[in-house]
Amino acid sequence: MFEILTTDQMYEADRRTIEGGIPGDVLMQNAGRAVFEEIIRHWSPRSVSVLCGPGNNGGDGFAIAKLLRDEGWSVRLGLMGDVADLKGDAALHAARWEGATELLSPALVVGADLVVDCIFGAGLARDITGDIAELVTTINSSPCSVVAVDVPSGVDGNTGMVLGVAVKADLTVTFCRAKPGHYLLPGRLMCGELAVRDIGITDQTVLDIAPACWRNDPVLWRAGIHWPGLEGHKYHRGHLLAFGGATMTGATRLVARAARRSGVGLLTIVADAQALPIYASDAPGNMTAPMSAFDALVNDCRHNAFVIGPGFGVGDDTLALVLKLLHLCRATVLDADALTSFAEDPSTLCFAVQGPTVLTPHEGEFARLFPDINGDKLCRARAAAKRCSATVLIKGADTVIAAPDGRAAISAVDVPWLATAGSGDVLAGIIGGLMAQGMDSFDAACMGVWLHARSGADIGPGLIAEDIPEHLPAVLRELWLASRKKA
Ligand SMILES: NC(=O)C1=CN([C@@H]2O[C@H](COP(=O)(O)OP(=O)(O)OC[C@H]3O[C@@H](n4cnc5c(N)ncnc54)[C@H](OP(=O)(O)O)[C@@H]3O)[C@@H](O)[C@H]2O)[C@@H](O)CC1
Ligand SMILES: Nc1ncnc2c1ncn2[C@@H]1O[C@H](COP(=O)(O)OP(=O)(O)O)[C@@H](O)[C@H]1O
Ligand SMILES: [K+]
Repeated sequence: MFEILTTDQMYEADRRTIEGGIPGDVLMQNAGRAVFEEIIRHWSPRSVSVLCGPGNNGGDGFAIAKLLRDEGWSVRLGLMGDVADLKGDAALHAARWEGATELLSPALVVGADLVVDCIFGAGLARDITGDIAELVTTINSSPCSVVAVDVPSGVDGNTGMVLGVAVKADLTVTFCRAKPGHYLLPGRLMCGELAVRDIGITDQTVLDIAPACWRNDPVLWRAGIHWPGLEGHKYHRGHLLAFGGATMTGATRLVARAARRSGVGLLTIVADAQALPIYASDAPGNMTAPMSAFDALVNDCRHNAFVIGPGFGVGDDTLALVLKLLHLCRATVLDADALTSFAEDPSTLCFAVQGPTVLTPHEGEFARLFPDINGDKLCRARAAAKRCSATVLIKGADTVIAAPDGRAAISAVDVPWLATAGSGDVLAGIIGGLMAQGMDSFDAACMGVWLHARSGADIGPGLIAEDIPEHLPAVLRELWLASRKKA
């Protein structure tokens, strides 16, 4: 259930299922039942208003209203437009509804304890305006609880963008698989709790559609983890070079700590000679080397991965160093200053990428590097990944990771605690550590985001960046034990 389908892919899954013998009205009935079950699981009987739009989202509403009324709930139903204008499965379910059909209006919201939002779903085609916009505003300012069916009306299922206004739900029930808009901001904020319910579309039907986007889950990348073997030694676990700034030394110390906790065999911090004592005294397991030894260091192929950017300083020297590193075609993570140094000349960066590379911009860094790439976060990450032939990870509450071939994952763990200085440096270190151990760039970026988020969720309020590396062993142990159970 971790694939994410676009609205078109969902329509296609629907079409194939109907072609395979399950009639559309049965799918709609199943959808109605799924929402009904979620409602009675969450709330005791109370007065409900079901608000129906002119399409199949509205059709779901008729099915839900009937199930609730049959269960003895007090149900009012409002419809946008005329019942005679409903078509297909929606018309069929409307005909089965024996209660009154009122005109959709704010009066249905005032006095209801629970509102079921079936105004627009996957078919939302333009901004919500006029009377319906007013109705949405009334819903959002009312004290009632709100269940959204498929997506909160006004949220674009593909992008998570709000078209005009959007319903703010306490619970969203969607069918078969989630859509990008359930996880991308601001849509994610409008959904409340998300329930993804089966309505009879098979897993095989979903696979046949070849989804290219997933919720970031270990199922995606756990086969690519390089757990150490009994016969292994430290060089089998990679040797990461972390490039440290001369003054902002905290950032690369966090990178180093996180990389080592992620399992890298050896780690050397490379920095200007005057900063080395700080790095050397930080942790006994860190090795250090002066920047003057750069050529000798990179001539040693055992130094198989690089992290550069956090606290490194922006400028031409950084740009030149990054180009030298990219030329070596080894596993490379570029973060922070390593990205911003290319703000004036981003195409040079894109042309230089040849080996396994991960770019980890936050939104500000992304906008500096790719000012011409617009749209939602998923499409921007994909466009940048394709342009640079690198894995691109755009950070934030809805972190998106995209590979150049179009695969993408969205982080679905809510961890506001991660919004603290240095937490991005830790992420860069984890990803670098995983790549040094031989993990593919897209997998390493996804796993890094997952480890980071899970650690953040476990630590919770009070989290500081230094806590995250220290929590990695607990989260890694969980993955390791799960891998042994599978074997
Ligand atoms: N796929 C599945 O597996 C299953 C899907 N199911 C359900 O079907 C839903 C999709 O149904 P759908 O395609 O009929 O679209 P829906 O969201 O009802 O809206 C279309 C109507 O809204 C109108 N309209 C649009 N925007 C507007 C605006 N801003 N302002 C005003 N009007 C606007 C639009 O008008 P038009 O653009 O044509 O002028 C059209 O009349 C899906 O979300 C799920 O709930 C389930 O039954 C089970 C199986
Ligand atoms: N609201 C949020 N919810 C979850 N994660 C967040 C949120 N805000 C920021 N983060 C995460 O925190 C980290 C911050 O990284 P970054 O902005 O580079 O900070 P720094 O440079 O201080 O390390 C990123 O991994 C980002 O995804
Ligand atoms: K809806």
